[in-house]
Amino acid sequence: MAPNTPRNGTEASCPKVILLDIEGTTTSISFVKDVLFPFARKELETFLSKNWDDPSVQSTIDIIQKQSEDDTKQGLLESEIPSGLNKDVVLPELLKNLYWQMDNDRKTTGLKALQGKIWKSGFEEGLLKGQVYEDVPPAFQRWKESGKDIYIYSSGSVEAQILLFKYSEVGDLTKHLSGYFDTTTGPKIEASSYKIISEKIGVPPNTIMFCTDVSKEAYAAKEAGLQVVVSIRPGNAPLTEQELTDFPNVTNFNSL
Ligand SMILES: CSCCC(=O)C(=O)COP(=O)(O)O
Ligand SMILES: [Mg+2]
Repeated sequence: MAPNTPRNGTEASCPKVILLDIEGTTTSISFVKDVLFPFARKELETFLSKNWDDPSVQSTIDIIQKQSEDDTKQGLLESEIPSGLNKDVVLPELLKNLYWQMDNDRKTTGLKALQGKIWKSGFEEGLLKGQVYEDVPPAFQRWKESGKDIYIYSSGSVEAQILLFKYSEVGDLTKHLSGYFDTTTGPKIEASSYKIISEKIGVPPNTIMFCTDVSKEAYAAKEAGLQVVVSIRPGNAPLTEQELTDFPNVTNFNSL
């Protein structure tokens, strides 16, 4: 069975590459919001205190600090996080900023990188198991058998993406995946990011099919020339009539 065609009646040709979003597409929004995010929030302060001097944590803190400068300039924040290595000064302001970002479900590169680092021990110690919808593993298998390559493009950091699929409830799914993209490639709502992804994969944009739950991402990918299918999963934001007109949609991967 094919995806529900868009109401404007256009049909897509057979893609060579499947590019998938995670939250709202392979994995429920509630798993991300009710399991992963609270885990990172609970462990945040302890993680930062313990790993403050780790160079990779320090470079993530730099990214978060720079983001706070931009957010302050744009009037989203009253003041930026102070820069420098003085933990006693920086840590309280950093925590304040990160709690604010988490409260607002911001998809910034720095927050996402830090969440991935915190989830690492949770996944490796078996406290977290990646949830995927039950139609995902058979779809991965089917796509690979029919010669398609599967890639992920999520706001979650590449490190976090690999953890979710490696330590999934149904075992290691990374064997099916050819690569991963996160917001270090570019924002998911900009067409340029999808052009870069198509160049990095090495195939023309119109041979890639992107599946996402977020309409802004769908329009950006479409503008870049990708085929786009919108994911309708329980708990996703409803689509408008216009979005239903503009994109085919699926409620699971059985029809893709
Ligand atoms: C283990 S992946 C974490 C998912 C995440 O943090 C997130 O924000 C999901 O965003 P997406 O772009 O996949 O909708
Ligand atoms: Mg999503």
